[in-house]
Amino acid sequence: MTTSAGHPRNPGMALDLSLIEGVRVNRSAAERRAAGFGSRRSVKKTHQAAWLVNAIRLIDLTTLSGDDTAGKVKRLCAKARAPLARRIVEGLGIEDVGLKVGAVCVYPTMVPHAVEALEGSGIPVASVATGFPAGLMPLDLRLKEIEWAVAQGAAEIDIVISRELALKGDWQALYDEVKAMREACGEAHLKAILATGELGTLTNVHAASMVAMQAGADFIKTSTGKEGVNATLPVSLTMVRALRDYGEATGYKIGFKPAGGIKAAKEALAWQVLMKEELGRDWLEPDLFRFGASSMLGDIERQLEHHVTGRYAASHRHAMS
Ligand SMILES: O=C[C@H](O)COP(=O)(O)O
Repeated sequence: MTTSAGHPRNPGMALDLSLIEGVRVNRSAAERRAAGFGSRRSVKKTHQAAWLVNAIRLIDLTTLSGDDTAGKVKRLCAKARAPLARRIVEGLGIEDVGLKVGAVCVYPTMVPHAVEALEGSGIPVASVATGFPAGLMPLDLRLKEIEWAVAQGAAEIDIVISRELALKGDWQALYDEVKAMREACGEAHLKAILATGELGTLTNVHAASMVAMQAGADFIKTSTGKEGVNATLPVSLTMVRALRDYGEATGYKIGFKPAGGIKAAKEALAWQVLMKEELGRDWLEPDLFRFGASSMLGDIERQLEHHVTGRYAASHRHAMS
């Protein structure tokens, strides 16, 4: 079994605590290194538009609100198929590219609406599941929720880990849960949300990342978007290093998804620089990298319009901004 770009899918492995114990992550060192990604001029001005267009391909365009409706999801899906206004596409000269987002991410009951609205587009539907966002629900119900979302047509499942197990350092129990979730996913890809803002230390973030990958996660994802602190660059650096350690130990390439609170086009650039520098160009493709974001596309569209016309349009001209 392979990913869309032909990388073999992570089968997981037996829990190996030697890849976890003894690893200590120093927060101030991670913060110092992460500070460079947002500030350095790694992306030349002339290349910025190309990087922003690439960021669009990497977005899991998301709506996860209590007031989601079929109509709102359908509008989001229309945006997923045609993420930029026609005048901007023409201005950039990318009419032939068939630009679309990486996926549309919704709550389980919204999956059928998204599947219908995206038919024929090749855009996968991702569903959150397992009692998102807190995950405080009996395991059998969490597994059933995965199965239900897959049966509705979700091709990707964003699960949440039990924070309690990570906080207690009960890695065996966490491994067993995520492995059962991966089995419930079947062919659908599993993204494991660590909710890093609730894990206390970066050492815990590294350990939880490693356990999720050993249990067979296809992606590791920072946050639900509902924690007090969501995606940050130091946390991402820690997860990306775990991902590299796992790759070195097993040969498998795992995807990474920062999510929650990522709103600005310049953040899209910072994260892409981090991925390229830490892991290489393969992680600038949608099968190994996604941004979980509900509102970043609006700012990217604004910046690209400025690139094309030299002017900023009023934000109300950009749907979903
Ligand atoms: O998984 C995606 C997040 O829920 C999106 O968070 P956001 O609304 O802060 O962009």
